[in-house]
Amino acid sequence: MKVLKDILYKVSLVSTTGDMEVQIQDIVFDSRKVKEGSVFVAVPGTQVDGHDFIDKALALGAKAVIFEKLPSELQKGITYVQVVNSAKAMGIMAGNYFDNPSEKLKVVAVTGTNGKTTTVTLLHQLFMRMGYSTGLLSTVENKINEEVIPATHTTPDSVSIQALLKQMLEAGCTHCFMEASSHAIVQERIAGLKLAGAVFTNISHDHLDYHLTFDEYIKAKKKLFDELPKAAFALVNGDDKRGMVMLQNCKGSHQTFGLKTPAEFKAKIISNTLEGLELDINGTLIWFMMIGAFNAYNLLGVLGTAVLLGEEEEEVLRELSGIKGARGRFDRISIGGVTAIVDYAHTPDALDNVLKTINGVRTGVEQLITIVGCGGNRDKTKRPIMAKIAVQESDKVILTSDNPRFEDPMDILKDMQTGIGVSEIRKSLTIEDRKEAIKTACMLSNKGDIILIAGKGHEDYQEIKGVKHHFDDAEIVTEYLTQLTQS
Ligand SMILES: CC(=O)N[C@H]1[C@@H](OP(=O)(O)OP(=O)(O)OC[C@H]2O[C@@H](n3ccc(=O)[nH]c3=O)[C@H](O)[C@@H]2O)O[C@H](CO)[C@@H](O)[C@@H]1O[C@H](C)C(=O)N[C@@H](C)C(=O)N[C@H](CCC(=O)O)C(=O)O
Ligand SMILES: Nc1ncnc2c1ncn2[C@@H]1O[C@H](COP(=O)(O)OP(=O)(O)OP(=O)(O)O)[C@@H](O)[C@H]1O
Ligand SMILES: N[C@H](CCC[C@H](N)C(=O)O)C(=O)O
Ligand SMILES: [Mg+2]
Repeated sequence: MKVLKDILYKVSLVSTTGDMEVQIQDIVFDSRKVKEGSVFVAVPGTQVDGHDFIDKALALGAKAVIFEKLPSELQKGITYVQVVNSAKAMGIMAGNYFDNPSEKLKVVAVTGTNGKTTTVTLLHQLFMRMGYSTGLLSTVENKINEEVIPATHTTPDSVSIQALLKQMLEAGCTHCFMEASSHAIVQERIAGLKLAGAVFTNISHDHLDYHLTFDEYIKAKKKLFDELPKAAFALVNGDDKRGMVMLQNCKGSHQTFGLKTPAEFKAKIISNTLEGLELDINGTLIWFMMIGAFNAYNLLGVLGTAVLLGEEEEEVLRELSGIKGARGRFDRISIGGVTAIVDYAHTPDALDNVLKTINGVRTGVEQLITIVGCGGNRDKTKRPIMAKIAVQESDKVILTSDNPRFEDPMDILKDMQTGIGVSEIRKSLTIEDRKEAIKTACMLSNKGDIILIAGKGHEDYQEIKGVKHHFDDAEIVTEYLTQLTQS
């Protein structure tokens, strides 16, 4: 329990009415979760406006309300606090409520279209191996040391972030590595966090449904760097033309990594096979278990972060060499001579990278069969582009359903089909049922062939009309390939 006035420390206030000494039980932004003694924060959303639920929150026992637009009627005995930006105010309040754990931890936020989960997972594993108690906030899972706390978002809401950081601190953690999605940056989920550093992996086509233009998407990522304190480091991919844009108004120390342009952290790829990567880093040859040139970038981001946090480069490279990365990223399953690769590529750039990696190491005699779909209620413009990349880079493509959410899967598939030219149409099949699509790919495959199952990676569900049904690409392909070897 905390006094309202204390949790409002550092929040930009417009006006206040009522008792600022009122005791607060918790901070809630969903009226349905309000309890006696909560402070309700009214946040304008994409679907509805939290201001419309102030009465509901008060009926359930909220003692104070934080808002941007003054309600038409004020109730007696309630404290009303008007702020400029309620989402931002909530982040700062959550920090104060949980005694600002980020001031006592080294928190590093990683942003970029692709590679966030891979980077933070490698960092978590690396720091654990180097003997630190470490926290992780990622798409796949949140972790306090090795304890797993299921993740619902890539970046949780601000109250959950601060609560998790507090638990990390109580468990003795010294570091936390977290993903900062563009949605989270815009929605101020990371407001109130003191960051030791921020990392930019890359930016390419995604989420235009939410940000509307590519410029707005870039601006969202840049906001993380614009708001970084002077003492923090900003580490960006110098080979991505938007890397320098991130640094334009950044007060933190400017650092870059890259394979092509001069950078503080640089490497040369010596070999790139399905077994791993061999890199030349400052004249030392090191072997990594990560596959694909794009992972050389992720490894450099990790190396740079660790060194900027004060670790010895030599020890970092030694430990990093033995780490596998995140679940569902280039996971290889070999049964009966067929290799299936389960990968979370759900953007055009990621799909292109993964397919080019496979094409770069295959002999060309075998078939490459790609199974791919696109999520519903997400950026529609990436659908034809992903289908086009898939047919260009594969021998056969099966278009199938991903997470249709509230859309008709056939509508999504029709959008994808528009990206396939007449000359390539013979290479593609459309099978809406993802299980059937995987089964068909297995039946079409011969010894030596490669099946790429893209888009869902670690996900163990398929989301249809608000319900998550158990679905695991790796589990299904294993089942069918095993059946085929036994028949
Ligand atoms: C589009 C989006 O990002 N939406 C997020 C946003 O919700 P919203 O703005 O749509 O909220 P809303 O439903 O309009 O409601 C507005 C406000 O009214 C409140 N409300 C609503 C109803 C009610 O009865 N009472 C009430 O008080 C809500 O709690 C909310 O505060 O804020 C919510 C609380 O933090 C998030 O849970 C929600 O994530 C939704 C579920 C989601 O699917 N988000 C995805 C797109 C997302 O965030 N993805 C990124 C990763 C993307 C990537 O890089 O790949 C992530 O970080 O996970
Ligand atoms: N540095 C990179 N550049 C381009 N593609 C990458 C990179 N790292 C990973 N990928 C590809 O992108 C996919 C997603 O990787 P990862 O989960 O690390 O990204 P993410 O940024 O966390 O994604 P999300 O936005 O869903 O959280 C991988 O499965 C791989 O296909
Ligand atoms: N974080 C991403 C995940 C996409 C994964 C893909 N399987 C899909 O459902 O579109 C998003 O919410 O857009
Ligand atoms: Mg992620």
